[in-house]
Amino acid sequence: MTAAHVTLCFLLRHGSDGEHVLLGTKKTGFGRGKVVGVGGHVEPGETAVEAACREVMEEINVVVEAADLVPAGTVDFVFPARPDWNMATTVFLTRTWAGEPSESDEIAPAWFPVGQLPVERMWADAEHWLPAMIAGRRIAVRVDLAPDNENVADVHTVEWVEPGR
Ligand SMILES: Nc1[nH]c(=O)nc2c1ncn2[C@H]1C[C@H](O)[C@@H](COP(=O)(O)OP(=O)(O)OP(=O)(O)O)O1
Repeated sequence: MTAAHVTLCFLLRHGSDGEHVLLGTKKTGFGRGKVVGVGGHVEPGETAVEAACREVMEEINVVVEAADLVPAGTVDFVFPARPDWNMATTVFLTRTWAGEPSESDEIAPAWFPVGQLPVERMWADAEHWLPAMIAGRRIAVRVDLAPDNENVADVHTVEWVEPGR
C-alpha cells in the first residue's frame, strides 16, 4: 500500500466521572468538520514521535515530551476509491503534558468520556479501533473504507509487536 505517514496522539486524563480523552473538531483540510484525534503528517526527516510532539503543539498548544508518548500501535486507512488518500498512522497515548489544550486554526479540542465517544461525528472506523487502544491494547489495524470513502468495508486487527523487540 502506498500511503502517507501520519501520526495521532490521544491525551488521556482521569476526571471525577472517569477517564476522558481529548479529541477535536477539525476546522481545515482532510476530514474537516469531523471529530478526530490530534495529529497529522510526518514531515521528511522526522520520526513519528517528533511529528506527534510537533502536531500537539501546533494543533492544541500543549507541550508533550517524546519520553511521555506511549505507543498504542498503528492504523492503516485504505481508501480503494481514492488511493491517494491512503494513510499509515502511528498512534500514541499520553497522560503527561504541559499547558492547557486550546483551539488553533486547525482543531477545536474537547474532552470526552471514553465510554461516550462522539462516534456519530467521527470517522465511521474510529469506534473499531480507538476504544481498544485507549483501553491499553497495542494493536495493528487495517481499515478498508467503502467506495463512498466514509463507511467501513472491513477492519482487520492483530496484536502489535513494537519494532525492534
Ligand atoms: N479513516 C480515518 N479515520 C480516522 O479516525 N482518522 C483518519 C482517517 N483517515 C485519516 N485520518 C486522520 C489521520 C491524520 O491525522 C489526519 C489527516 O492528516 P492531516 O490533519 O495532516 O491532514 P491535512 O490535509 O488537514 O493537513 P496537512 O498535513 O497540514 O496538509 O486524518
